[in-house]
Amino acid sequence: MAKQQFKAESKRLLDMMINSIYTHKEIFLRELISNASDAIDKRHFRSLTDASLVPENGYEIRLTADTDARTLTISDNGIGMTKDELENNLGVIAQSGSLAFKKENQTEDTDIIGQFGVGFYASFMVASNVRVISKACGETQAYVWESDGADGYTIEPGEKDSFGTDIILTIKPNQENENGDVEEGYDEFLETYRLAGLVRKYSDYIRYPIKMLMPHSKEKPKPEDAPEDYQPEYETVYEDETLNSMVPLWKKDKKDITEDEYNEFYRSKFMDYMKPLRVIHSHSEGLTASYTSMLYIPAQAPYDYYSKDYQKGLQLYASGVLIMDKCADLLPDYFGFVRGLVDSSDLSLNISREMLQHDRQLKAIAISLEKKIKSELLKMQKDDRENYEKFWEAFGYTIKAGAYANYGADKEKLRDLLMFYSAKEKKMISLKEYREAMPEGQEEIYYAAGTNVDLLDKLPQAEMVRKHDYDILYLTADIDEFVINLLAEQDEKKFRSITAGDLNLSSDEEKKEAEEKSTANRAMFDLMKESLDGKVKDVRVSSRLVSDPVCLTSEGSLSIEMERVLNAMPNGQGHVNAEKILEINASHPVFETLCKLYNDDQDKLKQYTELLYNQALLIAGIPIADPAAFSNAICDLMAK
Ligand SMILES: Nc1ncnc2c1ncn2[C@@H]1O[C@H](COP(=O)(O)OP(=O)(O)OP(=O)(O)O)[C@@H](O)[C@H]1O
Repeated sequence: MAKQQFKAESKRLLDMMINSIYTHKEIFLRELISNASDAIDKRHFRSLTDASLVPENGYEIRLTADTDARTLTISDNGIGMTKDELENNLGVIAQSGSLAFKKENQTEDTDIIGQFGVGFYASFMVASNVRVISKACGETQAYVWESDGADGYTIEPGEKDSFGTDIILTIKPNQENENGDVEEGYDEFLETYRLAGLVRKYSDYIRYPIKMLMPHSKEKPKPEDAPEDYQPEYETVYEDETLNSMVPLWKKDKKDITEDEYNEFYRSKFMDYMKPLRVIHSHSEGLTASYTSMLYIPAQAPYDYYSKDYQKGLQLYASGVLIMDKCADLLPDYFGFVRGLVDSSDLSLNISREMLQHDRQLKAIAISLEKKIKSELLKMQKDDRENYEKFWEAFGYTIKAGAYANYGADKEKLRDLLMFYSAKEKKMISLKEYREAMPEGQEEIYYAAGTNVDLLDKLPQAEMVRKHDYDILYLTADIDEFVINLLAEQDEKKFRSITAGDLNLSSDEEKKEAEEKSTANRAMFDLMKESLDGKVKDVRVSSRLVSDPVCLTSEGSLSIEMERVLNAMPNGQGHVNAEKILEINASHPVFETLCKLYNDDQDKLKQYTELLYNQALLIAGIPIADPAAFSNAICDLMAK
């Protein structure tokens, strides 16, 4: 049986095309300029074997907007189209002359963009009528293709002086609702500044000049007989301007790019007035896609960085044409602060060029970018500490959040980038640095968590650690202790909070003495515990206090600081309680007083216990439940 060809209702097909492929109608310009660039590429390719085809005044793409006639013309002096080509390329949807050209000529040398044979029809998103006047290279007769979209097209002989193509779009009128508000605006596509902006956005790196007459306001020359109170007069002058920068900076050789050029590009492209801390510019030949990337580490977080509005992502270019402004899949969340772009001519794009067809390519690129970013950050941490500290100040939280997210799935990737404040060095250090500086005999990595360094510096528990000349990491961000707990150890040494559990820093004798004293005074401690009414798990003699009278420590997996952080969360899961221990320094005179009161005045002992507990809370940086009562109790004591 003879095979039948599918028939398509071309009107419907065109309508579908126009309305469902693209999300932004402004991309019609990108598509037409890409076609013009392809056409010039083809002419250039042919001119290599036929010198007569080299245009006298060079190649160019020109935009002309006529607001009165409501037309926008995109002209090129490229290869042009014969009558047949107009018929085949513009009359058959999904026929790509460009793809055929690439296949026929098997050339790697061109950057031909077209492949699907649909881009041209994007014109109908903004135009009610499209006229294409084209004269193919080497031909004497020009032809005019014209269509209003749905009702088909006509082709007739026409007039054109030089080889190339003019695409004349009659821009649709603005669509208004009953109230006269603009619902669909089209006028903008006749405004020179808007058009120039679109060129810069999507087609900045098309390698031929895209020109347009741009209006400029100029002061008129002052007349000789100008009166004294002469006010300068202005007129609008049109000057020819090239709108695109043509050579993508990232395609230049690294050694030919100055620091200023990198920085200027960053500032203008990513709207940051501070110069970046680092530029990572590289070219990669991958199995799935070769690409060039130019990444920047900003010096400061954008104002919305820590809000839901911030969108991470890199610009994605295919052969110099912008495909996506913020391709989120190229960056993991924890490197979401990185700005920059990726350019590849190997990407398999989907038909609208708004997405890639295979995210396999994207994944491969993302993995290699992540490695690059990490290794560059580590380099910075090692060789350029000042800038790394700035980076850490701006984005350290993101890295810590990344290490904590998903139950620590990425913690090992990020471990070496982490920095915490060192009590000894009085600056931020990495975990590796702490570990390497550990003196012989130190068995654990000490840390203290709290709201600020000054407070932590004064923690009674720190004195014992300092006495041994051991460093302490001060964890001052809410997330810090959670991250440290997930990491659990660094090069086989466990993390140990100086306010939790047994620090193992006192000698066996000291420990024994503390235990004995605790046992001997068990009844007193039980009474104290009871009077605190469940607020502490135990009261005991401390083996970690040196000169201070009292402190709070914790047992179990939840520390006092974690309790504070979790309970302060707006969507916290109810109230959590750390298992607190009130530790008393038996060498402090207050201990004797307590023992005395236990025998003489147990009510007073209970009052003092409450006072000591509140003091311990204050030292730990935790607000007390009833500050007025606390203050009154102290005043009562003072008055006695
Ligand atoms: N300005 C032009 N000069 C010469 N030929 C052109 C021009 N514009 C379009 N063409 C021809 O028309 C064909 C169809 O264009 P169209 O934009 O629809 O698709 P494409 O560029 O091939 O592919 P894509 O949909 O990927 O953009 C092109 O392949 C090209 O052969």
